[in-house]
Amino acid sequence: MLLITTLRRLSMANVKPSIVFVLGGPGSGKGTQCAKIIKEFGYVHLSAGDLLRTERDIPGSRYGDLIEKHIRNGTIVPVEITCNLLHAAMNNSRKDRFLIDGFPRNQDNLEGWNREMAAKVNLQFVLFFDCNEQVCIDRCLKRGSSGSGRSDDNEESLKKRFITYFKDTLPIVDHYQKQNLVRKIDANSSEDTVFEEVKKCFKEVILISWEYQM
Ligand SMILES: Nc1ncnc2c1ncn2[C@@H]1O[C@H](COP(=O)(O)OP(=O)(O)O)[C@@H](O)[C@H]1O
Ligand SMILES: Nc1ccn([C@@H]2O[C@H](COP(=O)(O)OP(=O)(O)O)[C@@H](O)[C@H]2O)c(=O)n1
Repeated sequence: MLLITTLRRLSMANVKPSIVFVLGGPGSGKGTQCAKIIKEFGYVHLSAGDLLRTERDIPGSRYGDLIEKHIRNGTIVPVEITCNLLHAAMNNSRKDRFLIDGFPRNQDNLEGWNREMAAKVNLQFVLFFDCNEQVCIDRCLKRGSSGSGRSDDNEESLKKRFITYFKDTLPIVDHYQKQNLVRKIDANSSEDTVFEEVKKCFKEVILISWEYQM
């Protein structure tokens, strides 16, 4: 038993964790679809936004005020903070497949990840939810008015979040597009219709990785 456990640990130590980045506008359905993906495909969902909100809410956190300021302004928290939270969450998990939702969201995120993490993981692909701005805004306002408790689901913060999305996040999607790593999904339709497209995409990638290993 001890030998089997040791061998398993050793073999796992040699395998780089697989990563899928999940990007898309605010309210495009990243979190909703990630919840479905983990049930069907067994990834661990790490939402950069959720990790930042959790850190913000820790009493006495040295980054709490800074994080809240960025969230309200729809701007992006310095990568050192976000990357450390992601790294710690990955280390705390026994799994080796992660959906990283809402990251990398700007050039600073991308450079920090490339410096600290990129060589330690296998980036499978970037799942990109393409959704009309007004559809996204309506979804976030509905989420805000039904008690999400999020300080940024209001019209003023949403305007700023979209400025950041167009100016800072779409260039990151383009960056990965040039490496042919982006799988674009039309995210305007119902949750189930979107998930049908998402499933096709994961099945295709899993099939390719099996063929690659054989
Ligand atoms: N395809 C969809 N159609 C309608 N509403 C959706 C859809 N996907 C998500 N929603 C709703 O829109 C809001 C934002 O979704 P969420 O998954 O949190 O987006 P994101 O993580 O991209 O901000 C949530 O209230 C969610 O229930
Ligand atoms: N990589 C990230 C992700 C989120 N965030 C912050 O967290 C906020 C909410 O991000 P989120 O991914 O939870 O939600 P959406 O804006 O995608 O709906 C962003 O507007 C940023 O202020 C960040 O600073 N860096």
